[in-house]
Amino acid sequence: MKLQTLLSYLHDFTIYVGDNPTITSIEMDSRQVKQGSLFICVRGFTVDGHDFAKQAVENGAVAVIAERQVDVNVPVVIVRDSRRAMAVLADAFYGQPTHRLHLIGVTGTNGKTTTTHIIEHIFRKAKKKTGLIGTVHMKIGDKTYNVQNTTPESLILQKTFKQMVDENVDVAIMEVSSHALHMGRVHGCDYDVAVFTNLTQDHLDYHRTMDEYRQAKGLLFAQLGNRFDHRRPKFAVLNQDDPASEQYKHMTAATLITYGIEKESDIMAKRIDMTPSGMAFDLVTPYETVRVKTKLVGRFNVYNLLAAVAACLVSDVSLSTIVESIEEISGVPGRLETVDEGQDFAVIVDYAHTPDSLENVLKTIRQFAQHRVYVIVGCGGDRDRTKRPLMAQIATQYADVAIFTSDNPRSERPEDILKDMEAGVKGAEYVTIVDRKEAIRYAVEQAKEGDIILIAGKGHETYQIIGDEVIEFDDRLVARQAIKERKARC
Ligand SMILES: CC(=O)N[C@H]1[C@@H](OP(=O)(O)OP(=O)(O)OC[C@H]2O[C@@H](n3ccc(=O)[nH]c3=O)[C@H](O)[C@@H]2O)O[C@H](CO)[C@@H](O)[C@@H]1O[C@H](C)C(=O)N[C@@H](C)C(=O)N[C@H](CCC(=O)O)C(=O)O
Ligand SMILES: Nc1ncnc2c1ncn2[C@@H]1O[C@H](COP(=O)(O)OP(=O)(O)OP(=O)(O)O)[C@@H](O)[C@H]1O
Ligand SMILES: N[C@H](CCC[C@H](N)C(=O)O)C(=O)O
Ligand SMILES: [Mg+2]
Repeated sequence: MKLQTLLSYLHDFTIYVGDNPTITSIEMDSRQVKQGSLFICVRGFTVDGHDFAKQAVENGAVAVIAERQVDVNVPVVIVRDSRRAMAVLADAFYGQPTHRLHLIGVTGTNGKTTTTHIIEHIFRKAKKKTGLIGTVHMKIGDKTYNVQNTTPESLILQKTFKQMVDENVDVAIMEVSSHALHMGRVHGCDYDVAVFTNLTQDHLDYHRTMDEYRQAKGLLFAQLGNRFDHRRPKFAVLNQDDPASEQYKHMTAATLITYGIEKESDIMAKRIDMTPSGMAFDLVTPYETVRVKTKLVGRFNVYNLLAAVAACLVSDVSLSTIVESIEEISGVPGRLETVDEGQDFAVIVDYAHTPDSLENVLKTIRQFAQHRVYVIVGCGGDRDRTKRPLMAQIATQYADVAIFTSDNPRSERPEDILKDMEAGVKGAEYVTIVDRKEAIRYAVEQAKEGDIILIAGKGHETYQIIGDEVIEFDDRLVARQAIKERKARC
């Protein structure tokens, strides 16, 4: 595509004088630049992309988008906001792929990954080809790809959507993080259905206040479009039991569909029965009420299922297909995933890394626990500090034995993070073991028949970030190994 053609999509830039090169790719990382690339200088959180313009040109960039003049001998196009321009250019360069996909976005503090995976399962059952973008991986059909972010930058996103279109994907389902909404990573994504799970505390390092955080999530609903097109109706799926939904209702012109357990909603769950191995409930829909069974457990998973049901119903999937799919779904990696080496106590790995999710998951476990509950929990470094004391307090409140340890300390001292956690404990007992492997081993050694060990916070993650280092670490493998070692000794 010619640079001038690409720029015709951008309406806010300083006209440059110079060549009109052919653009073969768009890059925001000078290290990825090839001959013919357009390089976009982005001011990051650690470094400033403008400082890499020269390197990009040396690597073959034929034009540069920047917020200020940079000293290079190729055309430089000055824009007010590089990230904004990047979203517009990526959408144009890849042929506006979201116009050709049924696109479902899921936002909320907890439950995005679980809900998107359920929706994917339902559409597959409906024989649609699916694409999935989120925390665990990106997936096109059966092929999976690694990810760095839950919701990637617009460049990666649009490229992925293009690949989905080329591979005849019918439905793309994605998690939309508040960071992505706030940074405009999803500008230009033409959503058909936007889903809200819930809003509780997280990410106050980035959003500063709960009001700002709530506002950021609301952008998904505000950006659903403000026109009525009967060939492509837009739907906002809202959790009626969460107070933030009231605000989101006013932010969108899309058709509203509500779900809930407590307040009267379009889609509801009633008469919920829960056992350690699954649940059953009456699924109430505007069409009919059916009793459904699922292998998922926990009241929070009823919400995730209802959100998924609503998103699929408005996407014209039949209720019978939805119900069949729900009965099959066996769980999402790292979410209430059990580690079973034939031991006589239970080990559960879960991604709870917020106060609300930790409370939910511990309450669920408590419902079924016959004996002692152990929790191993830490808090991520370079992330919301104010959630640390809350998570520690919740751990001691709901578990019999709370073991505080490291999550991903990143650039922080693990001991400092643990101090922040310990400050939240009011008089209860706890054990602190900085090394996560040792903490898991400790619990496995202590556990007696019938006890339950919850290893919280890292779920599917296969690494631990300590300083600048990313080391291999998988709670499931570490627990498995510890159980084997204990068995070998007995
Ligand atoms: C805080 C944040 O969001 N950071 C994101 C950001 O990194 P950054 O700002 O540090 O980038 P940087 O290193 O300063 O680089 C700035 C620019 O210079 C360029 N550069 C840099 C070096 C070089 O040699 N050449 C070069 O061109 C970079 O490519 C970039 O364009 O841009 C990166 C590339 O897109 C992201 O991967 C990175 O996400 C990091 C990994 C992250 O942890 N983000 C978290 C906070 C996040 O976004 N989380 C949400 C999920 C939250 C949830 O699930 O609840 C998410 O959606 O992932
Ligand atoms: N609807 C829900 N409400 C509250 N807690 C939930 C809900 N669904 C899942 N959880 C808990 O939150 C944890 C994270 O769930 P999930 O990965 O689905 O959320 P997420 O929104 O994708 O999180 P992230 O923002 O980190 O990607 C789960 O391991 C579980 O403990
Ligand atoms: N998407 C979340 C994941 C947190 C997972 C937890 N293990 C941690 O590292 O804090 C974040 O980046 O804040
Ligand atoms: Mg997620």
